[in-house]
Amino acid sequence: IQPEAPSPIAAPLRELPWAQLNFLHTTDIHGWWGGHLQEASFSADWGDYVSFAKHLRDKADADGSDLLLIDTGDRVEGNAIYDSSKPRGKFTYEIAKEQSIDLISSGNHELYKANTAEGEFFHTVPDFKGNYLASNLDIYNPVSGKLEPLAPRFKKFTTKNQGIRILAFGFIFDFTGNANNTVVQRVEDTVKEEWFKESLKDKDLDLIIVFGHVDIRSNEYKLLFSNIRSSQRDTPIQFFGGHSHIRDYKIFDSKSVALESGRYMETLGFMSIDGLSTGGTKKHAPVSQKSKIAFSRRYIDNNLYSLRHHSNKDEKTFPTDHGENVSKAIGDARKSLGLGERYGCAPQDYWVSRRPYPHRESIFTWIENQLLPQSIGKSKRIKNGGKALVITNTGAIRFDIFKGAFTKDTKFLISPFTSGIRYVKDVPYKAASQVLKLLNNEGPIMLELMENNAFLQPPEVFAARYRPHIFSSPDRIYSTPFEKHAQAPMAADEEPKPFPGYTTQDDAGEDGDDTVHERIEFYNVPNCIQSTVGFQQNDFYEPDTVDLMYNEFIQQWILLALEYVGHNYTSDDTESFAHGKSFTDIMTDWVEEHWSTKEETCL
Ligand SMILES: O=c1ccn([C@@H]2O[C@H](COP(=O)(O)O)[C@@H](O)[C@H]2O)c(=O)[nH]1
Repeated sequence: IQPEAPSPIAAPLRELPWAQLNFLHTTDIHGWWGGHLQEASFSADWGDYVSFAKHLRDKADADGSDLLLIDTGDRVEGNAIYDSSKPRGKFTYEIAKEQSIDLISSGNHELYKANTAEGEFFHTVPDFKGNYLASNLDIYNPVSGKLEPLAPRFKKFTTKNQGIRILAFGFIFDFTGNANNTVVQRVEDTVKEEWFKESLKDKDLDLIIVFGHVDIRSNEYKLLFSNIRSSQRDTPIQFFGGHSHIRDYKIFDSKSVALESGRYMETLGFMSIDGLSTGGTKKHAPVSQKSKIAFSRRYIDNNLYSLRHHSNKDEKTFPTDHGENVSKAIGDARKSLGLGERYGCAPQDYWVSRRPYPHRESIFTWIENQLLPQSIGKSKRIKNGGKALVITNTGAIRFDIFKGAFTKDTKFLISPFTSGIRYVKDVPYKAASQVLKLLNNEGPIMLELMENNAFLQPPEVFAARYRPHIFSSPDRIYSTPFEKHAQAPMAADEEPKPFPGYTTQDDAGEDGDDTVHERIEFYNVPNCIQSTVGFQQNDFYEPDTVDLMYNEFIQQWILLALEYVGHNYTSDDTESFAHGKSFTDIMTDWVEEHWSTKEETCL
């Protein structure tokens, strides 16, 4: 645990359903190696995970069962420890490789920028040699220039204790936003490849694992399931997914299920299978002689109260030397990056999806009404009487702002990306004013986004397209008051009481979370929001033209929307605002100017 992390809080827990074959699954870590330093529920760090996994491995060795660790990508971008280091990712690879991961793959964030993909090639792939799989991902070798698989396409192996013979594939969804040094092959094309069909002819298998950076309810996994099932009629198939940042579990058929394990080191997904055949040479008799296959899942809140409980350890016996060294390395990296540097004090909480939009506690309402108008309003063009519409995608904002200190750490949690703001000058207002609607409503742009597997909302919100039940209905506003500090320490004789946190509903019911929590509200947000800048309250007439400004990440969609309303602009018609200053820096400058750093407002 990091020295500044909040202490774990006692809570009612559900046990881990330990079985013949067990898994720990992480996904979408996005650089949160240090855990959450403002939330007790998720305050354990990567070093604690190293200790936890060691205890569970020992347990498996002691009772003759097996444990496998899986990570399904998006390890990078989203936390100062990755994004504020120079070069970006300087500490990430060294920290990640301290955990012994049995199956690992790439996410889309490893591929947005050419040098991040090269980081995989030069670091993560060799660090996890033999365990990194890339079933549908190629890279132009940075040394030879030749296109080649980033890592092996598949792998067959036998588990250590039970002798379970496993065939594993590591996929990424049909991502189209990658830099041009990688090639993602669509899943529908990959399943037609000879190597894939050939691998499925193997009759000496006890289990197939499909893991990857893929929403477990996506068409890609549907297709993989039907394809594999048609040649392996009876073999159990275990899927692990990611990308949508949520906890979820899907049942495909009586012998096939899928687990998705959240985001940002909040969740350690636990999965277990009983009743598998064991065709390999096994060192131990099967733990349980169940003839029927049985799957179980648990989503572990990543904090020391949970981790100590599930590993049957206490404060003294839980940390291993290895784990403590990893925690120290994370702490040293954080210190060297100066992440405690304070830019200001947030006067209140601002939420991504715990409040509806618009709302005075919505982070998007703050950006729309204060941050963008006040920052862009200072520009010469606006001061000289110009007007602008400024559009940004909600997915660019990654996390909530908590009342109190806004530090260098906070900056990158909220907005880790490097994109700046660009604009098209003097766009007819009639056209410019239709762009937001086109980006947000069902229609041609939405269809294009879908076809390109691109999205502009936060992934958790986008996940609702397959799971509408995750949204709170508007009339639930504040029916469960959220109090961040409601987790009062217990008296010695008291039973732990539930406090707000994950309350997951999945295909197996409502008992998946290891910690019994009260529900937190979750609201929809649009693809994009828009600020109007330079308009006066008493403006009577519409302007003829405005500057159409936008986060450069969404340029292709802005230009497409303009084309749809009859105005063809190309990227040559666009200019960068403030010499390409990133949105992240624009936000930080605003915070420095408007939110006092005085100690008393930071309590
Ligand atoms: O440079 C970027 C990269 C991505 N986004 C937005 O992030 C989400 C996707 O996040 P995942 O973690 O891959 O699920 C999506 O809304 C992108 O539009 C961005 O704004 N800038």
